[in-house]
Amino acid sequence: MSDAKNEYNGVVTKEVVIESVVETPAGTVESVEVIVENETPIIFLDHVSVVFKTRTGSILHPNKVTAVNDLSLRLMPGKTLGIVGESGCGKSTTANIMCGLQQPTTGKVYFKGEDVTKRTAAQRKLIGRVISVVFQDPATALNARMTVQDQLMDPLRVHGIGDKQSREQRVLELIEMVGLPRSVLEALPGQMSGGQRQRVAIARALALKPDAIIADEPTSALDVSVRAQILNLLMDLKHELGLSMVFISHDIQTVRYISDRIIVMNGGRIVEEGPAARVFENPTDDYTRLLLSAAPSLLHPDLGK
Ligand SMILES: Nc1ncnc2c1ncn2[C@@H]1O[C@H](COP(=O)(O)OP(=O)(O)OP(=O)(O)O)[C@@H](O)[C@H]1O
Repeated sequence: MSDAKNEYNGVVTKEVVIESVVETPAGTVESVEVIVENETPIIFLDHVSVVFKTRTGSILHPNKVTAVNDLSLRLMPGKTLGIVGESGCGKSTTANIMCGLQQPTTGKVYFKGEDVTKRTAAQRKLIGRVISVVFQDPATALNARMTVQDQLMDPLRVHGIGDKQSREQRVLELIEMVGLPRSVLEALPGQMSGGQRQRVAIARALALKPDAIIADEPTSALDVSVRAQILNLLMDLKHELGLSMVFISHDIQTVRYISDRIIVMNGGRIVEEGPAARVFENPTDDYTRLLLSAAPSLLHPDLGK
């Protein structure tokens, strides 16, 4: 294994090859990861911390909570980075930094090599072009009074993309991409199933052709059988469109299924990071082992067979 240097703005300036062979009761698992020379991360968080003021806090730190503590991560082009940890470990705060919704208290945030830490108007524009978010509950992410057609036209219109005819064409493409029939275009969110609504939310997230999607617990609000379909859709879209993805969940089995690389968070810190197969089969941190042993998978049992 060779190491990447933590260069300015996160650009990896030499090739990093990480190979490991992991012995498990079921046999061996080989895991190889190559980061190409001079590859610029889509997102690079460089020693980021977020401290919130609160009325409580702890004995040592009254009136403040460190939600994210000295966290560094890279989302590389075309890869899925899974972030897993229990409630309160700092996943959503990390997601909010990556969406530009939260400014770090300390540390730097880079999008495609550009410093966007201060979230100026121009920086927010770049963030908006690079990433889109898919939230847990599509019912709240979508406007209950707008038809699917209007929900999908909206971001294109707001960003002044194309004329009416080309926008309508793009909406048809989007609907097809997420596996919905054209008949849903006139429907309101309330007239669709949870899975169909999440497909519309994903289509909306793809409308502006982002480089990356941040999916924050995108299957938690769905029925077990529908979860597998939405996960498979996200994986297909990632491959077809060459998307990068940050997939956030408290369910390590789901994260393992979809991710190339996994970050395990506890108490605002990264406690373990590595290729998904290695973290899953041969965790080095006690907390990861606990996560693996504690919770039954929320995945449908047929998934991945
Ligand atoms: N706006 C805020 N003000 C004060 N404390 C906050 C705020 N947002 C988050 N926190 C605290 O920061 C810590 C991390 O929260 P965060 O929501 O990022 O964790 P999480 O892993 O996403 O949890 P969940 O899965 O329950 O959303 C928690 O202790 C939380 O109470």
